[in-house]
Amino acid sequence: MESIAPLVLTPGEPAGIGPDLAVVLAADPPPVPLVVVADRFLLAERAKLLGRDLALVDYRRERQVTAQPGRLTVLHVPLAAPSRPGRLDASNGHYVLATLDRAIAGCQAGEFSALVTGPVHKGAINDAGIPFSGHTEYLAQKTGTQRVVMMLTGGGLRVALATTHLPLRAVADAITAEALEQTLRILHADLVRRFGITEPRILVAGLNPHAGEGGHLGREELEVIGPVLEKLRAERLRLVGPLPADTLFTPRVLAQGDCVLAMYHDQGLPVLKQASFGHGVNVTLGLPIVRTSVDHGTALDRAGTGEVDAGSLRAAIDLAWRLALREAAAARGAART
Ligand SMILES: NC(=O)C1=CN([C@@H]2O[C@H](COP(=O)(O)OP(=O)(O)OC[C@H]3O[C@@H](n4cnc5c(N)ncnc54)[C@H](O)[C@@H]3O)[C@@H](O)[C@H]2O)C=CC1
Ligand SMILES: NCC(=O)COP(=O)(O)O
Repeated sequence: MESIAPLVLTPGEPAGIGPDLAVVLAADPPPVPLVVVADRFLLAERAKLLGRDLALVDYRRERQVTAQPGRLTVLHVPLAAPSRPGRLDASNGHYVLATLDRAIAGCQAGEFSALVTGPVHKGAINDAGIPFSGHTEYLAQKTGTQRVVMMLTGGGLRVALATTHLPLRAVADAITAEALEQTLRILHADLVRRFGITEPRILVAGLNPHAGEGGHLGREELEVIGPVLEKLRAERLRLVGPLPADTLFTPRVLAQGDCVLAMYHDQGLPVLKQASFGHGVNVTLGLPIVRTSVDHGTALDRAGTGEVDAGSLRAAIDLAWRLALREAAAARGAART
C-alpha cells in the first residue's frame, strides 16, 4: 500500500446510522489507514448494542494508523449530551460540527489525506441554532472556497448539480450565467484532474420541462443556459445541451457523456439513487481538499438495529483513497518539475 496520510471519517449525526456504520466497517476494514473523529463512548456503546467486539485505539496516543479487523482508531471529540439511536437531540448539533471542523483542519494541514463524511441531520443542526444546508456548503465556507460542485457517482453514472440544497422556489434565480459558468468550469477541471478523463463530455440538463420548449415553457434555456454553453464550447469544452431532463437519463443519451449536470437536487439525484442507492458516492468538486461521502442520510429508523448497509461508506472510502493517491502523485510530479 502506498504511504500517504490516513483518511479521516466523520460518522455524522450520533443518533443516526453513522456510528453503526463505523462499527460494521471495523469488523471488515478497508485496506487503508483510517481515523474516525467521534465520541469514543458513543462508538463503544453502539458496538455493544449491536453485539460486536470493538477495540478502540486512541489516535492521540498511537499515531501509527493501521487497518485491523475489530479495531478502530478514534480521535475523541465528546458529545454534548448522551445520544440514543433514533432520537435526535439538537444539543449535539455543535458536536457534529466539531467533528467536522477537526477533520477539515487535519485535511488542510496534511495530517489526513482525505475526508469521508457520514450522514448528518441538517434539521438537527439548524435546531441547534446553526444555519446549515449541508456538508457541501459548509466545506466551501470553512475552506474559503467561493464555489464548489456536488457530484454523485454510482451505477455507471456521474451526476453533478448546478444548485444544491435550495428550496425549489429559489432554484431558477440561483441559475445565473456566472454561477453556471463557474460550475461547469469546476466540473470540467475536476473530471480531468481528479477523475483522469482527458476531454470530459458533459450532458447539461435544461431547467424547464422539455428544456423550455423553445421559450414557451420557460426562458432560462434561451437566456442563461444556452449562452453559457455556447461561450464554453468556444473554449473547446465538450458540452451537450440544454437537454430535456426527462429523456436525458435514457441509455442512448447517457452513452454520449461522461457526466450529467442537473440543474437542481431532485432533478438529478433520484435517478442516480434509483441506479445505485447504497453503493453511490457523493464527492465535492472544486475544494482544496478531497472529500467524499455516503449517498444516503441518517436513517434514524435503522440506527442501533444492525440492519444497515455499509456499501456506500465503503465506496466513499475507496474513492477518497484513490483520489488522495492521485493528488499525492500529482503533487510529486509538480515537485519534480
Ligand atoms: N451525506 C449526508 O449527510 C446526507 C444527509 N441526509 C440527511 O439525512 C436525513 C434523513 O434523510 P432521508 O430522506 O430520510 O433519507 P435516508 O437516506 O436517511 O433514508 C431513506 C431510507 O433509506 C434507508 N437507508 C438509508 N441508508 C441506509 C443504509 N446505509 N442501510 C440501510 N438502510 C438505509 C432508511 O432506513 C430509509 O428507509 C435528512 O436530515 C437529510 O438531510 C440525506 C442525505 C445525505
Ligand atoms: N442529497 C445529498 C445530501 O443531502 C448530502 O449533501 P452534503 O451534506 O454532502 O452536502
